[in-house]
Amino acid sequence: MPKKIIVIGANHAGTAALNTILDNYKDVDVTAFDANSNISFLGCGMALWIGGQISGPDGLFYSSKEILEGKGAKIYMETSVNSVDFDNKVVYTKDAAGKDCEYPYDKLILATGSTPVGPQLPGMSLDNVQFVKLYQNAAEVIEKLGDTSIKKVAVVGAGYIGVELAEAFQRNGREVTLIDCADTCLSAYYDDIFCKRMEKQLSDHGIRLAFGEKVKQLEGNGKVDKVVTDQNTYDADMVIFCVGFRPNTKLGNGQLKQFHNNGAYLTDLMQQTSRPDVYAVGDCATVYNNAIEDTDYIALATNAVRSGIIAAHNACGTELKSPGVQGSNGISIWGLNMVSTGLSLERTKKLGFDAAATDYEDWQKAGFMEKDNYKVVIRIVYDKKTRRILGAQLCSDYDISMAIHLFSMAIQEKVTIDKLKLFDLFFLPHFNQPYNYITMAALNAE
Ligand SMILES: Cc1cc2nc3c(=O)[nH]c(=O)nc-3n(C[C@H](O)[C@H](O)[C@H](O)COP(=O)(O)OP(=O)(O)OC[C@H]3O[C@@H](n4cnc5c(N)ncnc54)[C@H](O)[C@@H]3O)c2cc1C
Ligand SMILES: NC(=O)c1ccc[n+]([C@@H]2O[C@H](COP(=O)([O-])OP(=O)(O)OC[C@H]3O[C@@H](n4cnc5c(N)ncnc54)[C@H](O)[C@@H]3O)[C@@H](O)[C@H]2O)c1
Repeated sequence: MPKKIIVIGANHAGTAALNTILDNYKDVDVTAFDANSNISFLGCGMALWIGGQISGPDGLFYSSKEILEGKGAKIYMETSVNSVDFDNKVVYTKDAAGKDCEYPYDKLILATGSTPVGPQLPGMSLDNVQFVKLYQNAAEVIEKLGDTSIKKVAVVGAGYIGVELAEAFQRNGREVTLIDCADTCLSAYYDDIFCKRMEKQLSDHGIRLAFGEKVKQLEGNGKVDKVVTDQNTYDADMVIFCVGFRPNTKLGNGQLKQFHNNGAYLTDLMQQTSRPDVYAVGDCATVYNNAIEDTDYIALATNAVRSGIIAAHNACGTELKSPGVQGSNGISIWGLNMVSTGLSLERTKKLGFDAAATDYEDWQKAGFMEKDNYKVVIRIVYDKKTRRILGAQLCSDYDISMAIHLFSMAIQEKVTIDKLKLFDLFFLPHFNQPYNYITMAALNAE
């Protein structure tokens, strides 16, 4: 059992590691440092808060320095780790008062997360150009929205954060333009038939869509007032950038092996980095993606929590391997629910798979169920040769979210599309149909 474990970063991944150590292992001296002043802010609540769907941010935190210290950890907030001596196993910190300290460790867990990507464009330093990641970012945007002269908001990036925020600002009474260099929204997660449904949902609710346009510069006099793209100019009193995350790897650059795509710490199934006593978890680390059967980078709170648990057990001497991930995800915009896992057909093409898709559309419940019955669209993506299921997407006004877990497990366990054809799915008219759309999509696969 290691004597001293240090965790750097105490948000979702770090907190999961800390809780796992504190709940399962006695007599471990565990210390965490976080540069921020709060722990465990659920960024997913930011859009709900801006859009007035929840009354405030209080419920968006599930841990704190006090809770973790109550369980026996030492937590240093507003304390940055500036460097790590990996050979001599020492971390060097600076606290809010500027005091430098050093702490030795036996095992180190890096949970330093990610930072929003900030394109280098003219005008980025104008007022009301915002990034959204921390609680403080959300609080600042909400405070600024108290200024009623902010009427028009441009959201750049129509991925998960951008689409959720477009809804939120529109609910907040603002005119919203949603800009993406891709030809549609959510293109990293869904195929075009699904993206088009989300596009319609957004434009039906008054969002102006500017897809296939590259932002060239921002204009304004002190405050931003225009977004200039390669095709148009849009008035905007606030501009939000959400064009993806970049892993925070300053501490290990050149010291630990890194992913060729974006520099995330390369980890094995035990979340161990290229140094034996150093683990990396959450948004700063790679995951093993079962759909591509290879290393990948997928920044999600769910991966942060699972990888934190895995690293903590391994650091404490209990071997635990990750089963890998599928990147399962979901979104709900004005009641249009979409979920996906694994690969879209479009992504299989880019990756060189010889894949096919089987689609089906039907009512959720038996036809005679006259109330609360909704259409569902499903697509299952599979490898034509091996028949292995590679991905799935579902879309409905009904809450179909639980169905995606079946496909996540199918990808993890390398289930073929043929095995799904006669898979036992129950029927009750209150819930579904005897000819279930999952069965029907599988049966229709070529
Ligand atoms: C608006 C928004 C909505 C989201 N919605 C969802 C969702 O619905 N579902 C989902 O699965 N994911 C969602 N995510 C993604 C999810 O929030 C991230 O994947 C998650 O935060 C990753 O957790 P983490 O602990 O690895 O990293 P982070 O949250 O980035 O935390 C890293 C921590 O490390 C600290 N740190 C960094 N460097 C140092 C240092 N040198 N010294 C000390 N401390 C340091 C930072 O202060 C920070 O607290 C959303 C993200 C955003 C921004
Ligand atoms: N519901 C959820 O699960 C959820 C919600 C929010 C965030 N997240 C996760 O948080 C992470 C960050 O989210 P995100 O929305 O920032 O990233 P994202 O990868 O989901 O979307 C980024 C979008 O920005 C676009 N883009 C990239 N560069 C651009 C540029 N220069 N100009 C215009 N558009 C550009 C891309 O085409 C893409 O559509 C992701 O990993 C995401 O999965 C998940």
